Amino acid sequence: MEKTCIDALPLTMNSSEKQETVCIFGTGDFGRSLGLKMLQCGYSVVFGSRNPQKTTLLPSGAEVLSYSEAAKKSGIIIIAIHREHYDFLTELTEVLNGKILVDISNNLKINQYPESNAEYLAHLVPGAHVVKAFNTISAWALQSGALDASRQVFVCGNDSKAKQRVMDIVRNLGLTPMDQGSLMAAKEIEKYPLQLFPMWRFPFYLSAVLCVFLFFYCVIRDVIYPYVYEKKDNTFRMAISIPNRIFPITALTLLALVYLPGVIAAILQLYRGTKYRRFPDWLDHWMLCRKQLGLVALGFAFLHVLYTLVIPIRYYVRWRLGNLTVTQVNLFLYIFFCS
Ligand SMILES: NC(=O)C1=CN([C@@H]2O[C@H](COP(=O)(O)OP(=O)(O)OC[C@H]3O[C@@H](n4cnc5c(N)ncnc54)[C@H](OP(=O)(O)O)[C@@H]3O)[C@@H](O)[C@H]2O)C=CC1
Ligand SMILES: [Cu+2]
Repeated sequence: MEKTCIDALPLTMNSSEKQETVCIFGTGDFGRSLGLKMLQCGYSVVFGSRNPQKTTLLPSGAEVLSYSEAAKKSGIIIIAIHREHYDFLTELTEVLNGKILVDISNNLKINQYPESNAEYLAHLVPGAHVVKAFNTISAWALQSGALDASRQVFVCGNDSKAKQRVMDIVRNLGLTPMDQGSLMAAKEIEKYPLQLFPMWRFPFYLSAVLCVFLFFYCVIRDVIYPYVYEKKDNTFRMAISIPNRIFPITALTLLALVYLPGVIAAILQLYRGTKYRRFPDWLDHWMLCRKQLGLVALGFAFLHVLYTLVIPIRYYVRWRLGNLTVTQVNLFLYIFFCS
């Protein structure tokens, strides 16, 4: 049976073909979005819910039953529930025995729990075949069709038949399954959605340290030194001209750090005589956050442009103000002496 749904349009199914029924536990955001997508792709969908009567906003065409009733309808159950609420599944172990449970859950933090959510689920329902999938796809993207950049669905599980069936569903939804191996890979897969932010951390800390260091260096050179040796007060420079010196230096340093790891990696590969070996972790991480480093560098370059444009305006205003005071003094003297 080969059917693919790239667009959000139902494909006409061969009437002799029996629609595969998929069960979804949980009628939240994700459950609803995935259910709608599956209906559009020709599956029949049964939802499991705590209050089958009260649920609203469900895609039309889907059936809603209690959790245990819904589980009986299908061999594949997608668990669209947060991990914290999994414990009630232990009461359903009998119904869930031998079924494929798809864990799609994510956590809020990396290493929030000692074991991955999928392994936890497998532990709660030992008789079921747990497969991890869909966790990197957002409910919003499923609905809006904004999946172009992220059609990849990472799948892992211990039972290869179960995994194949889930991968078939993924394919039929117009997404690309990526087999990641056994359920042990779930821990890694659950990290993906959380990994956007850590890539920014290093560039931010680095640029903060650079800025602070350069600021003190410039203050010592341009303010404290002239004050001590020439008794000149240069403190006004701390507002604009010193920052405007720091920004381009930081931007150029960060830009250099964008290109440096590539060079180091190339040297390392030449030295090792192969490109098929893993880089050390620090280099790996450094290579991965090049984009973020580059964007922060761009930010600093932009600030430099802004400040550079501001300086002539400031001089002009000061000149205008100076002129104004001179005219006022003249006027005052004129009035004073002529009266
Ligand atoms: N939203 C997203 O974009 C994505 C979500 N996910 C994952 O999908 C799962 C569900 O997320 P989402 O749909 O956003 O969450 P919601 O809070 O919108 O929905 C969770 C559903 O879980 C069911 N549920 C069962 N038991 C309980 C309980 N004790 N307390 C509260 N709810 C319960 C409820 O359904 P009912 O009332 O019918 O029983 C509820 O609607 C999560 O594990 C999340 O990590 C993964 C990728 C993306
Ligand atoms: Cu410049």
